This record gives sequence, structure tokens and C-alpha cells, in this order.
Amino acid sequence: MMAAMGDDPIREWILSEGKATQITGIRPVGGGCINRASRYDTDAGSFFVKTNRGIGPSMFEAEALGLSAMYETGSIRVPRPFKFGALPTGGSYIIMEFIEFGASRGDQSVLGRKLAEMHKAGKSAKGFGFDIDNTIGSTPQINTWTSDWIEFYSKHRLGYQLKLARDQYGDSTIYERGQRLAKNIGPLFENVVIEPCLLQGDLWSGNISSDKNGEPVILDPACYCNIASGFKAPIAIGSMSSLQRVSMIDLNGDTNSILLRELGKLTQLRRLNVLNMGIMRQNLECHGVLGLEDLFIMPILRYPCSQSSFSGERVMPKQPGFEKRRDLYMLYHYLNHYNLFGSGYRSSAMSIIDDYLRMLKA
Ligand SMILES: Nc1ncnc2c1ncn2[C@@H]1O[C@H](COP(=O)(O)OP(=O)(O)OP(=O)(O)O)[C@@H](O)[C@H]1O
Repeated sequence: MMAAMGDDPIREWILSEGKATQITGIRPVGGGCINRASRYDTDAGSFFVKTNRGIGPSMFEAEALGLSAMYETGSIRVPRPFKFGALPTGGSYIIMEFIEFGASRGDQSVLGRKLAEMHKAGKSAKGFGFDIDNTIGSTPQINTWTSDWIEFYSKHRLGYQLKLARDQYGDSTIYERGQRLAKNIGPLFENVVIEPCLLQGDLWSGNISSDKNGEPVILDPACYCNIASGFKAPIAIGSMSSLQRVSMIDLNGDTNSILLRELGKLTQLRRLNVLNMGIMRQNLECHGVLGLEDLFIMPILRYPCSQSSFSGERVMPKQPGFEKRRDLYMLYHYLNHYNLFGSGYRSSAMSIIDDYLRMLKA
């Protein structure tokens, strides 16, 4: 029996606001882990649709708002989000522009410039935060608008992760020392122009692609308005075990093989914890032996313009003293990895905290 129109909000949207009169084909799109992805071909072009049977619309709402914030800057290419909502059978969906990806990763210097343009264009009058909470990996990311960057970063980034570590591992040592640091980071921001700008928030190679014309495209945001780092293109991939940097810029389009090699090293480090069982199971199914951690290759703010691919004119000025704040930004991701994957990441987080406490005499 044909489904009635109201039973299928995806079809309904495509055939009304999507301006199609006919859906000519629906094909699965591989590659994602968390959601089921499909391509809908119609007489009004193609649409990209993701559905999730278990989670309500809030995840896709955050994705749609993130994509639309980036889209509206008119800088780097991102799929235009059209519609998200609940499925009548439970679960949720998002419909967005279908992008035909190209074979190469595109020109990394263009990626750098366009990202910086996005950072520059995505201003926020509300301060630091975002209109909706989202996730970093599967960890909730609290985006309550806050006028003061130091307060935002201390409370909603470091503080949140520290509390999580205390609550799930009973780790009061990292919690107490980390909180001491979080309360004393002020001096690291002296003489810095602190101005909110829009970040993709989870920039790793899996979320970067290019279209048929070689134009860079970014996907899967964990957007929020963060401090403008003054970087043209702050990207690197951290290996999970040692956090040795593998610069994606050096990979010449062969990111996946290096990524896979790095991921291969990670499998022993895997730790299950209750919080992330759902996501882990899906990833294990998705990637077999490689396991779950590919979703969480770290985006690290690093290497301002030191990579040859990023040489050239700066789009944004670098703020003084960035080097002394860099590890503070990395600390958020180390703490998140500790919370997601377990004690393999504790010592890295702890040593950053201890180094800062010494440096700040806190
Ligand atoms: N707008 C788009 N147009 C065409 N293909 C897309 C689009 N967005 C994503 N894709 C492709 O669809 C696949 C799944 O998308 P995505 O990675 O966003 O899925 P996911 O399950 O939500 O995320 P994750 O990668 O975090 O598991 C990816 O391989 C990507 O290449």
C-alpha cells in the first residue's frame, strides 16, 4: 500500500516546498556512521536526506542551524539545509542540498582562505555561544550565550568536561586542578582582542570535502561562536595515541589512507563507557576492526600559516600570545577524548593542566 502523504514528511516536503513533481529514485549514500543517508533524485534536482530512527529532531536541528549559520556567511561552501523534523514512526530527518563531491580534496590553500573568510564573516552580537546546544563527538556541548569569552570557555568548555570526568570516573584530582586552572586563565588573554566569530567546531578530515569544481566543502558542524583565533586555517589531525600531529595539509588528497593508519594504532586504546555506548556500537558496526574513534579525530587549533599550503596573505591578524593559549584550546579536546575513550587521554590532559598551573603560579 502506498504511504499517505502525511506519513512521509520527507517526500511531502520534496514534493511541495522542494518544488519537485516527481521523485525519480532514492539511493543510499554510504560513509556516515550515526545516521542513514540517502540521495533523492527528482525532476527538481537531487536532495540529500539523513534519517535517524532512535534520536528526536534536536540533533538535526543543531546540524541545520550550524549549516545555515555557515551558509549565510556566503564564504565556504556548505550544503544548504532545507528542513528537519520528526518522523511519524519515531526518529528524525534532515533534508539538505545534495552536493556532488569531486575526487580530490581540493586546494587546501583555498580551504584555508575560505575558512578564514567564514570566521571573519560569522560575527555574533550575542557574544560567545550558539542558539542551540550541540555535541562534540557524542559529548554534549553547551552553548549558552555568554558575553565574556573567558567565562564561556572556563565554564561551558573546560568546566563541563571536568565535571563529566568527575561524575563518570570519580576523578576528583583532574576536576579540582582543572577547575583551579579554569578560574585562573585570565592572564593568558591579556592584550588580546577578543571577538566572537563563527567556527565549524569539529573540523577534521572526515568533515572536509570538495565539490566537482574542486571548491572546498565543509560538513557536519558543531558550530559555535568562539574567539577569533586569528588563524588562516587552523587544522590538524591528532593521532589518538600520542596526539602526534598529522597535518592534513600534507596529505595531498590521500587523507584516508593516513587516517586509517592512524586509526589502526588506536584500537587498543578503546575504552567503553556507559555514556557513549550508543555511538560506539554504531561505529563498531560501521567500521569493523577500526572501531569507533574515527569520528573523533581531533580538530586542533594549530600551526598558523606554518604549512606551505597556507602561505600567503593572512586573512585575519594573529593575536599576540596565541602560543601560550594554544594548549588551553587543545585541553578541551583532550578532556573530551578522556571522557569519550577513557584513561588513555588522562595524562595528556593532566600535563597541560599542571604546566599551566605552574606557569600561572595558580
Ligand atoms: N550534502 C551532501 N550531499 C551529498 N553527500 C553528502 C552530503 N553530506 C554528506 N554527504 C555524504 O554522506 C555520507 C554521510 O554523511 P555524514 O557523514 O554527514 O553522516 P552522519 O552519519 O550524520 O555523520 P558521521 O560522519 O558523523 O557519522 C558522507 O560520506 C558524505 O560524504
